[in-house]
Amino acid sequence: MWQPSSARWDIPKHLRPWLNDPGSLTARLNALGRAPIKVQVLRQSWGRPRLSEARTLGLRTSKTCLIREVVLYGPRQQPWVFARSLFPAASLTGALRHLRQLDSRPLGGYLFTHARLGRSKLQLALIPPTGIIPAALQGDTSLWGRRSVFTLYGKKLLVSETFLPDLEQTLQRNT
Ligand SMILES: C=C(O[C@@H]1C=C(C(=O)O)C=C[C@H]1O)C(=O)O
Repeated sequence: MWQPSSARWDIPKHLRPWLNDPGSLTARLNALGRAPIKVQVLRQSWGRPRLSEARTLGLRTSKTCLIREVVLYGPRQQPWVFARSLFPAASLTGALRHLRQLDSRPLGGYLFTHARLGRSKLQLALIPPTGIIPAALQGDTSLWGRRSVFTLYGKKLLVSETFLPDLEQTLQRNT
């Protein structure tokens, strides 16, 4: 499912700059909505990574991670992004320990304050309505997503972001 962004994709023109932008999605959404996005935490609990996630993080699937699933909302409470982040236990130590209590603060608001933040190449996917994303958010269409591994103080975390229908329609209107 996940392919390098250089793969021969037929990415819709209005999504291409967004899917491939290595900067903070939070910052870009704040600018789009001309207001700070709202973060609703759907889940922040320990669990096992999916096989693809474990491979991307270089972990065995038996290694539990803190799994954070959130929805980012636009200024009129439009659901714009479903994000799933995995924090290996070994990453939630030292300077990153406080990420255990991120709550409704946007992860990017913290990550992108660090000049030494590392980010892997973005992988893209067209995610079918198979339950990976709550059906109430996805509907019955496949949605474009992106993911990458951030590295900070030598600690890794995997962040995947799926663009929900309202965001896609908003971007299409703006193109
Ligand atoms: C990584 C970023 O943080 C955003 C906020 C997230 C959260 O609060 O869990 C998760 C993914 C991103 O959409 C970013 O802004 O680029």
